Amino acid sequence: MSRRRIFSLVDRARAGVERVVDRARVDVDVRTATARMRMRSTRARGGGSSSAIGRRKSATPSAVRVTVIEDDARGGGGDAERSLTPVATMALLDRHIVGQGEAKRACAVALRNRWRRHRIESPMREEIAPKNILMIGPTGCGKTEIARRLAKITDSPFVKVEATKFTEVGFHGRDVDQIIRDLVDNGIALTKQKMRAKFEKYVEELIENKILDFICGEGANDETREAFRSLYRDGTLDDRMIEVDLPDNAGQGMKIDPSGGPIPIHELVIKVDKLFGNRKSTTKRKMTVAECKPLIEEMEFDNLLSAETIAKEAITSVENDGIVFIDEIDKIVSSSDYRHGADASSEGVQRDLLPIIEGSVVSTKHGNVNTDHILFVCSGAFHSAKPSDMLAELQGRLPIRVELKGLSEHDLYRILTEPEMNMIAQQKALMKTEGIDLVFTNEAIEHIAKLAHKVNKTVENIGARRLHTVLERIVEELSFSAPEKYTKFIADGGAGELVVTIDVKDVDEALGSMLKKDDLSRFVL
Ligand SMILES: Nc1ncnc2c1ncn2[C@@H]1O[C@H](COP(=O)(O)OP(=O)(O)OP(=O)(O)O)[C@@H](O)[C@H]1O
Repeated sequence: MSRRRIFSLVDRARAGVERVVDRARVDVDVRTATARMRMRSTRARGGGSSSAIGRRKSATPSAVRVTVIEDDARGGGGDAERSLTPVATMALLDRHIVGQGEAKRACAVALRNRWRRHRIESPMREEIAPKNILMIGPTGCGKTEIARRLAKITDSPFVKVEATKFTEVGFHGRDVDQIIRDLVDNGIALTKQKMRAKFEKYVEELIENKILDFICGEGANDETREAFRSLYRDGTLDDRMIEVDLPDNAGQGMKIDPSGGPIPIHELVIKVDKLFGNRKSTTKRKMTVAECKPLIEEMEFDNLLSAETIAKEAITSVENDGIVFIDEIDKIVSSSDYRHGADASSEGVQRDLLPIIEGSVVSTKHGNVNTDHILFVCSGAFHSAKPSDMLAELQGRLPIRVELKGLSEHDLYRILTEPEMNMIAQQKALMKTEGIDLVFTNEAIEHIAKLAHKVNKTVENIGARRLHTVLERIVEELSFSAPEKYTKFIADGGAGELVVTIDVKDVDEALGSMLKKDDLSRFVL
């Protein structure tokens, strides 16, 4: 088969993949692709057409089996989301967030409603607006954390903004559109990750077969090829030098030894214009198989997933699954007690935000985004202004109101110990890397919670954030001297891990002087 014909097949296959992605999600059956690839490869060898180009054909995207999942199943139709009932979502949120049941419950329901909406036919579907949420609660009590976790659980594009950003000097009304642009950027990063994960196995096999085609040479029998395959897989070939002809922009940011130098005898010289025959402006470089792998990987991913394909998929994901968290919404609301006429700056920002929350089309460099079904979670302490002071239209678009409670001493204790990867576990993991087994007695943890709560009450309430500052103060000394401590422990004949225990006395020693003086704790803790 002629080279031109093969390349036209590649292009057609690629265009086919992109077309289907445009219409719906792509699901690659890697096993089928691989099996076909092997069959073709074997056929090419067995049939006497053992040229590298003949085999190259076998590794093109034409081997990809694309399964179309119809539109009504998009975003929320999959089995994973089907099982994400409000109860299940609550349970997942419970693993990370202590208390705040009402807020977690509201978010879990909003999420399920979105899944339900996805399953309703047009035009009813377009009529159902997401149940946006207004969270009311003091700083540091878990508002952002709930929204962020929600996005993580569902793999949804997420962005957090401070509403006060839009009252800054120099702000121009249209800048609120930047929220949606940032959301699209996040969506693009997520989509890239997801699509790469889908194609990962397929591309891995593609790279393997390409490198084996050249290492084995023409006419190698299956036995030789399989022997090399196992060498390749166990990494034995990783240090083999190959000469590759790569596009000039390949591996930008990757470190490649440009020196060239004499080629050792064991080196394999590969004329890679065979390997990358269809690339435009190219440069010959010498590198090891290990260095070459990520470059081929990048190029194959670029071939399979064009920027346009990713942007389209990302925009769909933003429109259907995006979550925007707007913090400090109360700061752009004037209390009716103090308001004399309209407060131009704050009411102006509410008016600017209204179109994107109500639903409008925002243009981004990747394409237009319809914000009708993006989930907006707004939050604020509402100390002076009340939710009813917001513009009526904005109130209407935030129908679910939940109140989050300030954190008690017991909540702080639970935050230290209960969430997965809690703060105590994080500190222990950090010290483990130095060979230190850091132990906090239960009394010490209770004491930390008590002191953090006290500072919150007497100085300023910053919620669970206080635990970070207090805990850092307690481990500061150990954090500084851990490597030397461990070296001394070993030099003194110790073995295994050095156990360091933090008890109530250590907590008091680290914080005591500060707690006696309000001023000191204000500035240090
Ligand atoms: N209820 C909670 N459970 C577990 N961790 C919490 C809880 N509340 C706060 N935290 C932790 O405290 C930190 C701050 O919380 P978060 O960002 O959610 O505050 P917030 O309520 O959104 O405050 P703000 O309005 O000032 O942004 C995070 O690291 C979060 O993990």
